[in-house]
Amino acid sequence: MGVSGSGKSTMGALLGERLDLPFIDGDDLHPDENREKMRAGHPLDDDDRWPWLHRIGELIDAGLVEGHATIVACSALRKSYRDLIRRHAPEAIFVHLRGSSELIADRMGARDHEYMPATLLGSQLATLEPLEDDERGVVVDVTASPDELADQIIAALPAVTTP
Ligand SMILES: Nc1ncnc2c1ncn2[C@@H]1O[C@H](COP(=O)(O)OP(=O)(O)OP(=O)(O)O)[C@@H](O)[C@H]1O
Ligand SMILES: O=C(O)[C@H](O)[C@@H](O)[C@H](O)[C@H](O)CO
Repeated sequence: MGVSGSGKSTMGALLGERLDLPFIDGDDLHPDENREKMRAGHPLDDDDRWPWLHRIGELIDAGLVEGHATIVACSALRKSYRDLIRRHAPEAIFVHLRGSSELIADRMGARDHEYMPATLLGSQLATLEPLEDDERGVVVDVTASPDELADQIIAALPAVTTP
């Protein structure tokens, strides 16, 4: 989880490799209307996001039925969005990729994205609700390199998964 540009796609792919688990990028699951809205510079609202979050939950469910966890890149900005995902997967662990707005804006400015403009970072940050104490999760600071972050996240997982 985390705002646009925080490194979800980068870290999701890397964690998938490191943990030998399938990786699903939520970016790829947005319907065309959502992509066009963001491309035009408008933030999504809750009604745009619910069907997308349901789809993500269904894919996590499908993996659990097959007997495996799935790594998912999904902004999951509000607690209510994470609640919806937890309705599908109560043991979901959220890894919040946290960084300053300056650092993330720099990274967004330096990359090409199919539809997400850097101008939407402000609304992403305004929408973000950090993990609360009762949410199973890990918070990392994205100033570290992807490999260092993967080490930190994997090291933190046993503490999060142990009841
Ligand atoms: N830990 C890191 N250190 C340095 N650069 C990083 C790190 N993580 C990601 N990046 C770079 O920052 C940019 C944004 O990363 P990425 O696209 O993975 O973010 P994202 O959260 O998936 O964004 P979006 O939600 O908009 O798709 C990319 O150019 C990526 O290579
Ligand atoms: O919930 C949202 O506002 C969206 O998921 C965005 O976060 C983008 O999809 C993503 O960050 C860009 O790829």
